[in-house]
Amino acid sequence: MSGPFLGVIADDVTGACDLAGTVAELGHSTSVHLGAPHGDLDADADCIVVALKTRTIDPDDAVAHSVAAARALLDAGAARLYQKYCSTFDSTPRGNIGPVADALLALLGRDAVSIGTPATPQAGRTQYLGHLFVHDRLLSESSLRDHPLTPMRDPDLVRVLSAQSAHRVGLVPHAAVRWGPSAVVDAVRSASAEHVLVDALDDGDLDVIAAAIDDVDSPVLLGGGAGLAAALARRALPATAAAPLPAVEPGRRLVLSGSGSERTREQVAAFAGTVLRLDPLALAGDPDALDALLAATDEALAGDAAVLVSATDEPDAVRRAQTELGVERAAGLVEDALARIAVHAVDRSGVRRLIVAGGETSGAVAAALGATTLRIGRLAAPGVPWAVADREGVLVALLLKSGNFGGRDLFTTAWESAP
Ligand SMILES: Nc1ncnc2c1ncn2[C@@H]1O[C@H](COP(=O)(O)OP(=O)(O)O)[C@@H](O)[C@H]1O
Ligand SMILES: O=C(O)[C@@H](O)C(=O)COP(=O)(O)O
Repeated sequence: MSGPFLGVIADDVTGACDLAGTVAELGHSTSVHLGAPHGDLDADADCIVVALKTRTIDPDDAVAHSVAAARALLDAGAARLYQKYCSTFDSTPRGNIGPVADALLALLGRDAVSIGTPATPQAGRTQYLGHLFVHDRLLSESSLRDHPLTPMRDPDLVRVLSAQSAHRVGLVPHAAVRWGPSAVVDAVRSASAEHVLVDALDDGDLDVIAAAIDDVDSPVLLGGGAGLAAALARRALPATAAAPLPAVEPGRRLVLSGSGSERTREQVAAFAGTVLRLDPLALAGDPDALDALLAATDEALAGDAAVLVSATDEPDAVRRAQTELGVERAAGLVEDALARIAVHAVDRSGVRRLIVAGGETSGAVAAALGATTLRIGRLAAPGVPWAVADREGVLVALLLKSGNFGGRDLFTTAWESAP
């Protein structure tokens, strides 16, 4: 194969790792670049992922970063562009899935069409008649209705995307998918829309969609969660063997949690070691609070056991902090504090293995560590691969965990698969 079969623009770093880990597990060499690329990308990989932090920022900025990433991916020879968004379609009322999809479509030409689905059956995400289900609940009845930054209250994705996009949004219903690839191609054509969302209930449906894409006449922008990317990876033959992960020296272990997700709340509750609480209201009210937390983290890390620093809280408590501080300031305080703790822990306390829970949180931590690329390794759980980052010559193992992913005991068991 010449050049990467897939160039991915991911709207957060945990989503990038989710997709990269899933594709790598299928035997493809996969590289992850952090932030909008300035130089050339690694054109040798089968799949190149650019991890942005564009899910909740201003839509114009999200578009600018995403278009820059897409251009770099096309320059690297990517055969197809893939817009990775969350399997729960996390977005604000202003976007950013729609504005970014509109801009990427424009990059591909006047008659381009976007075809996508957030369905990721392995994670319990399915789409039926345009409605997104999280396990056995509609999106709007799942815990995502209370997400701290992107509360999802409408399960009808055609309606959600239409409100974010200047283009028409159409649906390929499950009935067409069940008939096979050529029925999907016909349904895409007759949808007469620039953006087409496709129903999928299982991996077999995703394989049908992946097969159909080859027969669509127009240039195609792909979109979705890790599920459709995995189906594309199953069709592409691995061309380049993945290099083994470099060894990370032994060191201390730290878990940082800024996720507001239900599963992360369970993981925090199940953690058996020392837990240090990070409270945005305390940080806002006391200029010494962060230094005190850094000192407490150092002290707790002095033993050999893993330590957890957590801002994760019940939705009511998060809402109280947001009401008092504003949503952005509350999030910024938590993200900045956890990022500073990460840097301090690596530079001063000998931490070499770090689990970070939450996409926005992971983006802030990865940026503060100054990592530009991630080498993707083994999965600690579906959608959650270990990665290795280089911080000024020091290798650090990172598990950047999507909020709702991983078993309840992940913060205890994940170390077993760490590099
Ligand atoms: N106790 C809290 N109060 C207010 N905001 C919080 C609190 N804990 C976390 N946050 C913010 O909520 C957001 C959670 O998003 P993210 O890290 O993507 O995880 P997830 O998507 O799993 O909830 C982050 O911006 C984080 O800083
Ligand atoms: O597609 C998914 O569900 C994940 O890859 C993802 O993007 C999750 O985002 P966070 O929960 O914000 O980490």
